[in-house]
Amino acid sequence: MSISLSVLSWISYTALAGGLYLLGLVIHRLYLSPLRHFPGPKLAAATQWYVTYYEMWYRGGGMFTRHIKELHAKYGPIVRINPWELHIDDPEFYETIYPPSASFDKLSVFENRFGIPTAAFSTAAHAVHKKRRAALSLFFTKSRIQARSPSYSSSLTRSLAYGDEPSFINTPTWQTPFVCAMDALVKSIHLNCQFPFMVPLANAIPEWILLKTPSFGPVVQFRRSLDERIRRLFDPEEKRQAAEEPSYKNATVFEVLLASSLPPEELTQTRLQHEAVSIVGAGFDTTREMLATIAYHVLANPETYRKLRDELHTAIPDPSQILTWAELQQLPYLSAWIEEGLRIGFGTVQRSPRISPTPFIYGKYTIPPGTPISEDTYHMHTNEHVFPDPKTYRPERWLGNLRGSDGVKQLSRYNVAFGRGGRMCLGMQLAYAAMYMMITTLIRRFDFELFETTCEDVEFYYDWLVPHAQLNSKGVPVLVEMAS
Ligand code: HEM
Repeated sequence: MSISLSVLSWISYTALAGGLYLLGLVIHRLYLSPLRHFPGPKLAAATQWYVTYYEMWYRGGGMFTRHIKELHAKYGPIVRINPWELHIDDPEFYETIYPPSASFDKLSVFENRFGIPTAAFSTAAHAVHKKRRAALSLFFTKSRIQARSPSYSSSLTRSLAYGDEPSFINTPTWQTPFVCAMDALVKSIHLNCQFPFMVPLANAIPEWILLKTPSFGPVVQFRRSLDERIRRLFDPEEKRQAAEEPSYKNATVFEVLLASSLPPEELTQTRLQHEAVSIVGAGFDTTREMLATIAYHVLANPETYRKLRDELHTAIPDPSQILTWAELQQLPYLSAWIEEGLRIGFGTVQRSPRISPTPFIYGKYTIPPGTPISEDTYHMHTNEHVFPDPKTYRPERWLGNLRGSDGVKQLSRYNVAFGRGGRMCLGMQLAYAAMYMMITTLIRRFDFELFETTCEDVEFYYDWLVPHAQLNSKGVPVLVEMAS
């Protein structure tokens, strides 16, 4: 009797202590935190579960970015979106948060979004990111990308990264293990961010069990294939052959990294694997979704489609002789068409907070050093003052030397699909090259007509870093025939 009583009292005291701690925490966040004066819902200021609800449960999750827009409509251009973080909706402030060179960190809870914490893309600490990015950027020089022209295709990123060619087109429904792995990775990002212990927990589960699960199986398979390739790179004979290679023009990302000045602890099997997954992941879903969005909007606007076909038919009389990427960039309507596609397709929509070691001043507010602060592409590209009627696909916005809402900056400064600053997309030139070459080749060689597709099949609904349409979207089915 006395034992069960003391157990009961112990449980009561623990519950009481826990309750008091939580109460103290909430009081601190609401009334004592340096962010207490910033506008926003009290619930968001009190608990991170506010974000978790929108990212994990509300309408199936991935809804927080769209919810932030509602918060701005209610509270103004600066909002406290959780106990620690601020979000801004002001196009003129974007380059202050994402300046060309500044020692800003990224958010450390985002490091495990894709389970690849040591990739440059994931690295939170500025100093570490800087050296990892410098090594990686050798892989993305414009000359290397142009040297691979004209073989731009959806598989280019992967072949550049690993030196092999996957055969998406020969696979029914195009669902190769690689595509399944990428889909599984993007769908796990909110779980990994909201519950950062999930990745180490999953890593602790034996691989033979993970392989049997629909979510982790394709990812494990994909990583195994990478590991095999990396293991071969450490083979003394392969190393010797790589050293004899006169230039790194055709080298994969692994060889480029191994030839860089990074110290040995940065060139481990795990680091190489993380870097490779990040490059393929960063380049695959973004470009795929972007091309689908552009395709829909063009075909849904017959007048736009006709103008583009006219321009391409005049510039390329023989469809078997597609121009080079450099030549295509001179075509004004095609270029405007791609810029508008990048604007309306966003590229990525999830916020990517920066943490400054010094305070920011925004209007009457002083943002304390160390506060994560962000402004995302979704808010930038749908700003009515910069892009009137933002839901309408209108390439003409980009024709002529147009200015932004301040009347000074070029309109292109507000197109932030590739981000800005010291962590801007490293694959931007590659993505542009792929878009120019693929769109031109398809439109010049074939005629397309939408088949039972509506705007909802491409419109941003879920934020899985990259914008995704509703789950019942069929993609963009089209009827195709050879160009007349
Ligand atoms: C339309 C296509 C693409 C879009 C819209 C896009 C967009 C972005 C954005 C917004 C970032 C910055 C993320 C952040 O601040 O957290 C980024 C980073 C990055 N992207 Fe892309 N990307 C595209 C294609 C590619 C391709 C094709 C590759 C490579 C094959 C690539 C490789 C990278 C890498 C390595 C980073 C990390 C850079 C760093 O952290 O220093 N991206 N991308």
